[in-house]
Amino acid sequence: MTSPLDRFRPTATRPRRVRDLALTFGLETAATGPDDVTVTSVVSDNRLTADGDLFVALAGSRAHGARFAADAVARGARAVLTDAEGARLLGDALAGVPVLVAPDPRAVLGAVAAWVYGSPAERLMTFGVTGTNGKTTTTYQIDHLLRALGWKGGLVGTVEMRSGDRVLASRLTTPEAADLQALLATMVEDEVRTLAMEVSSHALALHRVDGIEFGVVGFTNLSQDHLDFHGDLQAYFDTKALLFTPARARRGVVVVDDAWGERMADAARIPVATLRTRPARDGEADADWTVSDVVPHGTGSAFTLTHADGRTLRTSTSLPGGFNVANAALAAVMVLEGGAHLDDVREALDAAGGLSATVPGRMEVVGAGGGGDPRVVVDFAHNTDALELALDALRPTTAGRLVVVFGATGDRDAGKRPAMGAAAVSGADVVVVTDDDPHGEDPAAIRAEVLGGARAARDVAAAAGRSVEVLEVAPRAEAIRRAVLDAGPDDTVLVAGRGHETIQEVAGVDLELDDRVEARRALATRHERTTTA
Ligand SMILES: CC(=O)N[C@H]1[C@@H](OP(=O)(O)OP(=O)(O)OC[C@H]2O[C@@H](n3ccc(=O)[nH]c3=O)[C@H](O)[C@@H]2O)O[C@H](CO)[C@@H](O)[C@@H]1O[C@H](C)C(=O)N[C@@H](C)C(=O)N[C@H](CCC(=O)O)C(=O)O
Ligand SMILES: Nc1ncnc2c1ncn2[C@@H]1O[C@H](COP(=O)(O)OP(=O)(O)OP(=O)(O)O)[C@@H](O)[C@H]1O
Repeated sequence: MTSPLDRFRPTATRPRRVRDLALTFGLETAATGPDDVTVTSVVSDNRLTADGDLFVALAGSRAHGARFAADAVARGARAVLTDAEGARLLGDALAGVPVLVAPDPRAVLGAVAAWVYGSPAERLMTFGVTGTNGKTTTTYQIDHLLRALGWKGGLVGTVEMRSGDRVLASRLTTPEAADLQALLATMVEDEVRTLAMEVSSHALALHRVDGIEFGVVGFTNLSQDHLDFHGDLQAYFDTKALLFTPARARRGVVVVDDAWGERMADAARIPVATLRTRPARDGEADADWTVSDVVPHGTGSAFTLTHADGRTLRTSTSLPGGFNVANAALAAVMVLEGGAHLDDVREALDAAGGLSATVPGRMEVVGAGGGGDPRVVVDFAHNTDALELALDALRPTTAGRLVVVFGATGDRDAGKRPAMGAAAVSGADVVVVTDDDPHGEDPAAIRAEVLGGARAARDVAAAAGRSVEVLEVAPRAEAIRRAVLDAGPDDTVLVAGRGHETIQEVAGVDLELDDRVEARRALATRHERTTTA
């Protein structure tokens, strides 16, 4: 996630007295300024600071925000909120600028920012989606449906932040609280009425969504990811479960296709509707909403959504794969549970061609195949489960070989690397192991770990009579090129892991790399070769 540092800012906010802020939140004062100092906005990064800001200096793993406070003040910050360590670092360096102190400023930042901006979330119909996979896709489908219903929508997630038609690329899936509240205030100014947003587990652990009580929250699924941050799966689950508490949401929808979903429905401390998108197994309790009659429809699937009370909705999604039926169904149920009328939803979806949002880098068809070309699909699958599912989704419509190009990310969750290699072998016929975002790690060492898992699985497959080719090609652009050039006309090439991302971080250096651009370039080279042959 390496987009430029930027954020939305509302143009007009009411000045808030720093003295009232201290009183409202019980903050101590380490340095006083003039009595009438006011702030109009909140920021937690000096590089984003502008006139009238409250600069919140947070302790981080790489630096203490207090180190940047003098620069923030030079850029117009009127007051600083920090912790005791920050106040110590500041000393009396910021003459005349009030410095407020909280034991854990992150824990009050969301509420403080919401207070400064006049609680903008309360003026929006809010939908929050969490889970390991499917957050982005589901969020886009919710936004698509809300727009089809005639609402002016806002969207926040991994790919972009949107206030009506204004768009900024995202750096994080869920922005820091100060930036998020500023974005919500901008949405209110822009007369946006609804918000569909992704809520990552990091966001819940790091208080980024404090200050928002969602109207409806949704849970997609849970599988191994981000264990470098959370430690183990149970802790990861417990963090996600925080979203299903009265402080954060009024009601929820939980997909109960996996055991973690069942647990989430049990753990939720708000009213939840359950949704099962696959046939029930023996002994499973009935879900409130179920999906049935799934059939191929265009590039995706048509399906029927039925409530236990008998209400039904037949609709479709244009995105391939069973998991996209789950994402689309979750989106529709969240909007219905949010109070939309079934007939209105049916009419809106019929007019909009179903849940047919285009989601950048999610099962995005870069080349449809035909005319001697392979089909080329770019997807964001960057963990074991997602990789398996993406390959499964493409297998039924692949007449020839299924080729996958992927790598594992550096600096995080090394445990998943061999498993991803094995998953690729179980789902594809040709596995091209390359680099993802190595960050600070040695790319060759990451590839070796992925290849270890892939080669072991290949040998097991070979013993069972199934032949899978495993290749190592780097850098990534070359791997995409080779895969596309070597593929047959009936093959599908899945380029997995980076989706919409356009910057690859190698040894701390940002390189431009967009899988979709590389794939199109390789297809063009194929055409040139055919023409000149
Ligand atoms: C673990 C984590 O999420 N860390 C985030 C956290 O870092 P940190 O607390 O260590 O902060 P730091 O970089 O030491 O900086 C301390 C403070 O100084 C400020 N600062 C720092 C540098 C500077 O020049 N000026 C400045 O003011 C920072 O804004 C921060 O307030 O605060 C930083 C500032 O906002 C984030 O950039 C950083 O995200 C890191 C880079 C990150 O990669 N986070 C990922 C893992 C993440 O949050 N991912 C989730 C989920 C994605 C998914 O589901 O796949 C997401 O929501 O994006
Ligand atoms: N419901 C689902 N179940 C399992 N896998 C899914 C599901 N939806 C999408 N995927 C896979 O996961 C990848 C990421 O999808 P998406 O971006 O929608 O999820 P996400 O939760 O936003 O992920 P991230 O937070 O990492 O951005 C997709 O490219 C697809 O391969």
